[in-house]
Order: sequence, then C-alpha cells, then structure tokens
Amino acid sequence: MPDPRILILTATPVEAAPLVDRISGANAAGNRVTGMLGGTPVRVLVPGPGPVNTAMALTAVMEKTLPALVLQTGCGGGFAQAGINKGDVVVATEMIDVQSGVEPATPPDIVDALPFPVLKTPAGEITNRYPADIRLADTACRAARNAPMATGCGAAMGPIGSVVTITATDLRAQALFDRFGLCMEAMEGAAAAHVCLHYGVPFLEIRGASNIAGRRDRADWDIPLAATNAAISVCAFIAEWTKRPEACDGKC
Ligand SMILES: O=C(O)c1cccc(C(=O)CC[C@H]2O[C@@H](n3cnc4c(=O)[nH]cnc43)[C@H](O)[C@@H]2O)c1
Repeated sequence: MPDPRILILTATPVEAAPLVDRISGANAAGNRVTGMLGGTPVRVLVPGPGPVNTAMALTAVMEKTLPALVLQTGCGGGFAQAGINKGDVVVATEMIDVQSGVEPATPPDIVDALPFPVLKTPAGEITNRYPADIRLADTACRAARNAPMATGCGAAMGPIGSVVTITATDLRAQALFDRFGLCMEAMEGAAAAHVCLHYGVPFLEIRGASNIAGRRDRADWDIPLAATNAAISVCAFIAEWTKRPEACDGKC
C-alpha cells in the first residue's frame, strides 16, 4: 500500500462508517483505517469529538509524515437561515472559531474577535477565521452537486463555524448567522485548519447536515443520512482532486 496521500478526519465512528464502507483493501488499527478510495490511498482517522481530540491526533500524524491533503468530514448543524436543509452537504469557504474572543459589552451576545492572533502564517495572521482554499472548495462543491446523494439533498459553499457548545436555541442560531453568515456549525474544523496551517498542508471541510442549528430536538437528527452524503461528496471530490497535477506531487 502506498503512503496515504489524503488524511480524512471524522470525529466519531458513526460518521466514519459510510466512508470506511467505501474503502477497498481496508486495514483497521486503533482509531485509524487505511486503504484505497477510488485509486487514491487514504487514511481515515477518528480522534473523538471536539477540537482538543482533533488537534492532538492530527499533530501526532503530522509529526511523522505530512499528507498531501487533509479533509475534515462528518455531520453538523445546518443553518436554515442560509437555506440548508437536513441531509444537505456544506463545503467550507472559511472555518470560524466562533467562541474564541473577548466577552462583549452586552452578554450574551457573540464574542468580539481576539485583540491578538492565535497563529502567524506567511499569508497573514489568524484570530478566529481560517480561510479555505477557494479553488479546492469550489471543486468539492461541484463534485458534491454531481454526486449521487439521497434524493432532494443538495450542496452549498459557505462558512462553517466551530463550537464547543452545541447551539440549542433559535435565538443563538440567529445571532451566529447574523454575525458570521454561517451555513453550518460543528466542533472540529477550526482546530484541524489551525494544525494544517501550522504544517503547511492544504485543508478542506466537507460536512452533511444531521440537524438544523437551533432549538434542540435530538429525535429529529439524522446522523447516518448526513454522514452518508458527506462520504459520497468526499469520494466525488477525491476523484476530481486526483486528476489535478499537483495532487501527485511526483509520487504517482
Ligand atoms: O448530541 C447528541 O446527542 C449526539 C448523540 C450521539 C452522537 C452525536 C454525534 O455523533 C455528533 C458528533 C459530531 O457532530 C457534529 N455536530 C453535529 N451537529 C452539530 C451541531 O448542531 N452543533 C455542533 N456540532 C455538531 C460535531 O462536530 C460532533 O463532533 C451527538
């Protein structure tokens, strides 16, 4: 098996399952599965939910070998205000750490941005917004729109917010939408983007909406639908990405 060219992160096993089902020659060890997706060697890593698990696991991998690309996938809460329905796929144009900042003058409003960067890169300083590679995001969104997702499900591009507190009121969802124009919230994207920027590895976040962000109705969540549509979109994106000359990096 060649070195995995693409590292795919999902927070939980239930989100990884539809991806792992599509891997040929799968070889599982601990929280990792390696194998081929289409003609591309991949590794699926399942670090557990949240930014700390993600950053720890991703850093451990990066310290050994740098993949050509990291994909964060799984499910998330879609924003109805952005036209997202349950089952739709969102490709991030930006990963926003929406809870990192300074307490606002009028709590419980959304925080103001930090007055200092959390990361300095050659391309600029990051406080809480990690820009995506728009060419990659555009390729992923087109691939998702042409992919055989469940009937009625679509794909959109837009900001994905990263939270450590899952939004559970319509008031909070509206405030997040008004401030950041979010299409989706989840927990891990900003942490993964941070680690990838640090190591200079391209990163993309592709998620399916398991629920609508806002008033919490756990009975209405559909994680398998969201994870399956995300996995279908990830496979479609990889098939396109592999055609790009820079994807090979002289090794394929
Ligand atoms: O909340 C629950 O009750 C729950 C129970 C079982 C499993 C899960 C998950 O697997 C979700 C984990 C994963 O999902 C992302 N996610 C999905 N929807 C949202 C959301 O509305 N806000 C924030 N994160 C969401 C998140 O990235 C988690 O890692 C949940």
